[in-house]
Amino acid sequence: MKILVVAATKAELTFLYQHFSLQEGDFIEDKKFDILITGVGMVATAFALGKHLSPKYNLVLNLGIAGAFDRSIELGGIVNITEDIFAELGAEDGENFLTITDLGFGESAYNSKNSIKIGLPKVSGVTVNRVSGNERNIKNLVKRLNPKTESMEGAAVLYACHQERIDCLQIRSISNYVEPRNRDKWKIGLAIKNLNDWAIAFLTDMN
Ligand SMILES: O=C(O)c1cccc(C(=O)CC[C@H]2O[C@@H](n3cnc4c(=O)[nH]cnc43)[C@H](O)[C@@H]2O)c1
Repeated sequence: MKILVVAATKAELTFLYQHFSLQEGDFIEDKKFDILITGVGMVATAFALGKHLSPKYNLVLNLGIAGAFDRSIELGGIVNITEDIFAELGAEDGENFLTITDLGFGESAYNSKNSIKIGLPKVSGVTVNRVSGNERNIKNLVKRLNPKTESMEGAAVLYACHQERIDCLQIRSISNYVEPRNRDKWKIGLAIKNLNDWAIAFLTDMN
């Protein structure tokens, strides 16, 4: 099985690079898996996947950190995001929001498709261009979509895999709660360590 590991930043895969003694670079081809570092956000992710995603891959593994709306998920906890929604794709209509589906232009929600048994909590997430940090916007997002997590790339990866009919998995570790911005409370180091421990075990088992 050939896996494409996709992450926004190299920092999120620090220990994976070390463990597998990988060369530096944003696209690394190894024997059993390749790594693609896309840059942060949906546009950079779509562009990078447009260049590198191909039918030679049996699975795309999207790894990264994420914010959590749900306080029952602990910081550093790892989740399997099986549904991801382009939260801002659509039109404002006064106080209402019309999704791209409401507008008749397609889908805003995508699911990860695979047949791999993953012993992690399955959650639904949203993907945004700007990290939510405003109380009113957060309440609206929760009321409208009831997401458990938020990232800046997830839905773009699921979309690309859906378009190319390639299996995918989105695994993220929670670095922060979605709340008015307080960077001091983010546990990025813990989230990256736990994410990498999980990914190293997964990639070792798969090979
Ligand atoms: O400051 C650092 O040391 C550092 C190291 C690695 C990565 C980062 C990032 O900020 C990565 C940005 C990445 O994080 C995702 N993310 C995390 N929390 C949220 C959130 O609450 N809402 C949306 N996205 C979030 C996102 O996918 C970015 O790609 C910093």
